[in-house]
Amino acid sequence: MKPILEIQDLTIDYPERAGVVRNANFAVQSGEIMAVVGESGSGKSTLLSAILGLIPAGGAIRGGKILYNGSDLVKLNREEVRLIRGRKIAMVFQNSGEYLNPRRKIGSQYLEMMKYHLPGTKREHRGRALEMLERLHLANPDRIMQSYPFELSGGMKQRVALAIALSLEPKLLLADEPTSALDVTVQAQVVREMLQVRKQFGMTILIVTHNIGVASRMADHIVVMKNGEQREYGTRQQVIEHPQNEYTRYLLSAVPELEA
Ligand SMILES: Nc1ncnc2c1ncn2[C@@H]1O[C@H](COP(=O)(O)OP(=O)(O)OP(=O)(O)O)[C@@H](O)[C@H]1O
Repeated sequence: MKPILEIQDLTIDYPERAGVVRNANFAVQSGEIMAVVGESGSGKSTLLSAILGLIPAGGAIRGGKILYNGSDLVKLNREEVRLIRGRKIAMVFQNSGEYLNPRRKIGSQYLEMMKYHLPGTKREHRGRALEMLERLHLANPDRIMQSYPFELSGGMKQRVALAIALSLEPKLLLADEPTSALDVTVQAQVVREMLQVRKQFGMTILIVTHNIGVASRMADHIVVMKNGEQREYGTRQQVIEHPQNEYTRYLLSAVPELEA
C-alpha cells in the first residue's frame, strides 16, 4: 500500500489567529479510513478544507505540503487542482443536506451529478442512485427521488447528500462530521454502510469528528488534534487501547462504552 494523501509539516494561519493548524504530519494509505479527532476549535475542519483548497477567506497555508498521489496540491495551479478535486476527491459536511437545491427534485440533482462524474446511461445511474439511497436506510427511494428537499427531514437530506457523494465513487472522500446531526441509531447504520461502500469501491475516507467513539468504530488510523497541534497518531488499536497522550486519555474517558 502507498499513501494516497500525505500531510507534511502543514501549518495554516488565519489573520487574527496564527497556527490554527501547526506542523500536522500524517499519511493516509489508499483504501483506509483515517479519522482526525478533536474538540471544537482544534483546527480539524480547517485542515480538511485545506486539502480541498477551500480554506475560508483570509486563511492561508504558511508552510508544508499536501501530497495527493505524490503531487503537492499547495503548488499546483488552479486548473490542475480543479481536475483532481472534481473527479478524485469529494467532500461532505455536517450540513451538506442543506446545500441541496431547494427548487429541484432530488432525483434530478442526483442524476445530474452522476452524469457529470460517471460513465453509464441515465437508467443505470438511476438504478445505482436508488440502491445507494436504500443502503443508507432511506425507505421508499423512489419517492425520495420524486421529492423536493423541503419535503424531507434534515436527517433524510443529510443521508441523501452522503448517498450522492458515495455514488460518485471518489478516490478520496473527505467527510467533516458527516453523521453528527443524525440520531444515534441512524448514525450507527450510516457508519456501517460507509464501511461497506468503501470496501466495495476501494474508496479512501478521511473523516473529521469530535467523537472518538465514531473514530474507534470506523478508522484504521487515528490522529488526535488539540488547539492546532497533533497530539497523537497511530493505528486505531494503538490510540484506543494504548493511548500515549494524556489528552487522548481524556477524550476516551468521556466515551463510557470505550472505557471497558
Ligand atoms: N474564517 C476564520 N477566520 C478566523 N478564524 C477562524 C476562521 N475559521 C475558523 N477560525 C478559528 O480557527 C480555529 C479552528 O477552527 P476549525 O473550524 O478548523 O476547528 P474545528 O476543530 O473544526 O472546530 P469545529 O468543530 O467547531 O468546526 C477556531 O478557533 C476558529 O475560531
